[in-house]
Amino acid sequence: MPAMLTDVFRGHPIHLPHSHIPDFTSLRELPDSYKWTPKDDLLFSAAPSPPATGENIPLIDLDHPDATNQIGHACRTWGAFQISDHGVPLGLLQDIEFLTGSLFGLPVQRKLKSARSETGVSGYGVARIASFFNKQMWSEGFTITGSPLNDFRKLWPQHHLNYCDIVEEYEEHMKKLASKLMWLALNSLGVSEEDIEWASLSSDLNWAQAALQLNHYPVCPEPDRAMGLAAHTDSTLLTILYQNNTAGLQVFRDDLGWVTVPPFPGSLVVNVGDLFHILSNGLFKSVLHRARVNQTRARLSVAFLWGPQSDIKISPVPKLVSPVESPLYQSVTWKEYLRTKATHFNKALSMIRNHREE
Ligand SMILES: C=C1C[C@]23C[C@H]1CC[C@H]2[C@@]12CCC[C@@](C)(C(=O)O1)[C@H]2[C@@H]3C(=O)O
Ligand SMILES: O=C(O)CCC(=O)C(=O)O
Ligand SMILES: [Fe+2]
Repeated sequence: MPAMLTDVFRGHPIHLPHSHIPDFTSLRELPDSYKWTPKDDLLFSAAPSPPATGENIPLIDLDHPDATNQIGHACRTWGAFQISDHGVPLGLLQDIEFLTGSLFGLPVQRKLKSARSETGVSGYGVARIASFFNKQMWSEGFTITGSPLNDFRKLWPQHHLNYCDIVEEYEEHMKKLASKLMWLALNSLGVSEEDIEWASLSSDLNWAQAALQLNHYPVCPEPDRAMGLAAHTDSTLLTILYQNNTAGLQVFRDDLGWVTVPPFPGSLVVNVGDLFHILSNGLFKSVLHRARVNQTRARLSVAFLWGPQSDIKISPVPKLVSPVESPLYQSVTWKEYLRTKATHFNKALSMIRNHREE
């Protein structure tokens, strides 16, 4: 049995304020502990992109003959893009959205029955990155790794099996899509399956694993001062994100500031994660992103966080490393990287970077 994500944080408890999860619906005013300022997050008030530029992450039709180049370009410039014609049935997207809405609509006491433990990965709680900030985020989350059966039974004593089926089917589609996207992006760099040993060993995708993160951003009385999910990069190879019809996701570009990713019905957002940045020897950008909230509509999102089995060493593809220089990053497993991230958060990437002599 390969090591799974379930035990990544076992020796690494994170103290998260689960018990302080408020009943958001009853709050008419934003409590001080939820009011963010630039002191709490350097980029909190970074300039938003001037709407006039119209610059946004590309929307790519996966059936388009030029999709490979478009994906490669998006990974290099933005580290993110949206996809349409991805082959995931619309009904399944509606089902996972319904499940997510139904989960977060349960009474707080019921949700807390499946609360994530300090050393665990799965279950209900605030986002793991909460421990790095002094202020609270205006959101609640539910993380799934492996089978959700035990947690779902506590949440929905009657209907848990139906909900488990939806999750299983969703993950099945997502893992095929994620691997397809990874190869399209790598092909754009001239890298093919023979170039990556661990990926070519098995064609059945057994080298990969994933976590599913359900997010809920309730209606917020003072959205301009609140933060839904603070700025972070994902520790994944790729993340595929479904958002309901409410805007809130923003991606950061040094030259543009925060750019809001508009929701297009039926489309999916793809983010380059830190491991893909490492694998591509820095050519693909792992995108800094966050979620803002609003005063009128609750927002839901479902993130499929995809990476390799925990014991696979990820290192820059030799083909992408210049013969006269060393690779940009040391090799790491997903597990090691998640632990580095759990201690050093946004500094994790720079900690495993090889420093070249100038
Ligand atoms: C497999 C993963 C990836 C995790 C940790 C673990 C389970 C939950 C994921 C998230 C989901 C929400 C954002 C994030 C930043 C967080 O706080 O928890 C993610 C994190 C990461 O990408 O680092
Ligand atoms: O809700 C969103 O749009 C972002 C979610 C996210 O970044 C995550 O779950 O990692
Ligand atoms: Fe994320």
